[in-house]
Amino acid sequence: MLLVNLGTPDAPDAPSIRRYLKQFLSDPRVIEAPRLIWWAVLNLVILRFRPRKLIPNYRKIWTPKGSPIKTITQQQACGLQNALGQELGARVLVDFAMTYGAPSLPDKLAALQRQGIEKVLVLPLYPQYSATTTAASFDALAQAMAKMRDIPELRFVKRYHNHPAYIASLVDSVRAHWRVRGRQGKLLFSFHGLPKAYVEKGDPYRRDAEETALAVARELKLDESQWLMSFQSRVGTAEWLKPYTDATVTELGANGCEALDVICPGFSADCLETLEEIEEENRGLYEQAGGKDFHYIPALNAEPEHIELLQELCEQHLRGWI
Ligand SMILES: C=CC1=C(C)c2cc3[nH]c(cc4nc(cc5[nH]c(cc1n2)c(C)c5CCC(=O)O)C(CCC(=O)O)=C4C)c(C)c3C=C
Ligand SMILES: [Fe+2]
Repeated sequence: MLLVNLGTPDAPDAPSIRRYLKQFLSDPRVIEAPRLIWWAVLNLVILRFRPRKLIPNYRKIWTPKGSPIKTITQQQACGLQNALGQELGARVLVDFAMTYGAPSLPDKLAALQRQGIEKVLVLPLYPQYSATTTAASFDALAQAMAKMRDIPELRFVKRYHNHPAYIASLVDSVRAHWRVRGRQGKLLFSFHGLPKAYVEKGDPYRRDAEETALAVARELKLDESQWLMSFQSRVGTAEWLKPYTDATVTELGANGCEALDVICPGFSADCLETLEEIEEENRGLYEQAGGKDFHYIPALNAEPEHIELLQELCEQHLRGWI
């Protein structure tokens, strides 16, 4: 079983960030602009300036073991391997790979093959399906297999945005957070954004995100005044899904909402976009606008509840196969 997440630079320095961004932002699933124009913008503008701009952000979140998204994904793989127990664990090897950067899908598929593994269940750790993430990981997988003579048998999980165990673990993480840190006035669900045009052309991501937020709000018995959703991490000048998270927290802070809980259900592991953008940037915007208590509820990460969810997904998708 291969857990797949987005990827991250190898180090918080300009060459590593540049290498990572080049691979990520060259993917036509992520950027749909005409290739030639985009090549020029990417190489002549973005890769010249953005890596340096991102160094301090990555330095802030970097740990002695490396980038959080990578270490957490590794812990999820270890946790799942242990949770599978003796019977299933003896027959299923759990590992992880990244769509961009290391450890790469081609390297991991080759390693699995050397171990004689013939069947691979791929679980992209994106609860909500998007062509920019889920399908991009499928493409990376297909490209890796295009170079293999003897390919494995495959199963691929498309989404789990409304899986009862996923909703339950989000609900429990909110309740656990409330028990320890107290309950704030409102709960904001912030999802990674997408260019609006992608959704208009048929990417079902927004609907997936809405279904997740609604299911969690219902389970928590929140009325409409107690929760809202928004989209973060906009890049470039095109219109992205609205409302934007930065504008939303600013407005809430300015309009007398003094205390806010924020959860990012689309991120299965904490990363730059949660630890830096939400915890630091958006907290700052909220406080500047007049808000006081801003509480970020961590991602499910390698929490036992999350491992249980991964185990359920694994068992469900292995049925009839081994
Ligand atoms: C420019 C287009 C982008 C689209 C479309 C996009 C969709 C998307 N991304 C995630 C998850 C993550 N994105 C992360 C970082 C990140 N994302 C983009 C751009 C797009 N993402 C960029 C340029 C970056 C790098 C940082 C930056 O330049 O601001 C990360 C964090 C990686 C890390 O190192 O910690 C994650 C995770 C989703 C789920 C998604 C669509 C649904
Ligand atoms: Fe992103």
